[in-house]
Amino acid sequence: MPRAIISPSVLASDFGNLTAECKRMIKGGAEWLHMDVMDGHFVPNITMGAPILSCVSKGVPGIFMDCHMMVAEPEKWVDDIADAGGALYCFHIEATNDPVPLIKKIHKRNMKAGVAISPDTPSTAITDEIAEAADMLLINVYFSLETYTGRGGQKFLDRCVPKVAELRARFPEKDIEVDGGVGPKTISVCAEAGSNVIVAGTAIFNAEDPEAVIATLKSTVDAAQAKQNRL
Ligand SMILES: O=C(CO)[C@@H](O)[C@H](O)COP(=O)(O)O
Repeated sequence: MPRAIISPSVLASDFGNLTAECKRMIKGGAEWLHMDVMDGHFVPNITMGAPILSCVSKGVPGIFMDCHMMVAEPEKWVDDIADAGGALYCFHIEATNDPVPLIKKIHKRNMKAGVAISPDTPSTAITDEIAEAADMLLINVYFSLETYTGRGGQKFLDRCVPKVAELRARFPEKDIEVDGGVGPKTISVCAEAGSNVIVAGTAIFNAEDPEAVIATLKSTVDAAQAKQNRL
């Protein structure tokens, strides 16, 4: 199974000091930073786009920007995000009719490609063909287009966890990311279901000791994987 990676969601950061906030997370043990790009169309909220990501990548050399594109036209932003220094471009399957050509376009710009599903989308929407072309699969475990509106600090949805298990059973070697309401209280079920890339916003940024939270999330995934390997 692929190794544990923690990707703090900057949605919970102090946006006025985004570069410093990213550095703080890397110092605390985060390997990736989850950049929540929202366009006000796919979700009602608006956050940031390529100009801000570009400043962050210049200010934090070597940063791995895990860009979660909550946008209505994911085809439109590939070049801008690549030019801004994005390392992974994760689009929503609900926002495109042509996921495989889009994955190829992302790869052509030397970014990893991720495919995300919202809570009301079944995991089977990620067909074998799509998953095999992609590098990472993202399961939003709280956010829904209708009600949760792309905001941080929402309630974790247990009902999404079986989707993680279903995808892990089909794709043992793929990075599988969970996002939304994940923290020390909810990580165990995600890790046991097979996710290895963990996004957490409020649980890390609002913690008194973010480093300890990052370490807890990582060690929980490591322990779940070790248990799996013993079975
Ligand atoms: O994609 C999103 C928001 O839509 C997430 O990345 C959240 O920002 C995660 O925040 P927490 O629920 O962990 O606070």
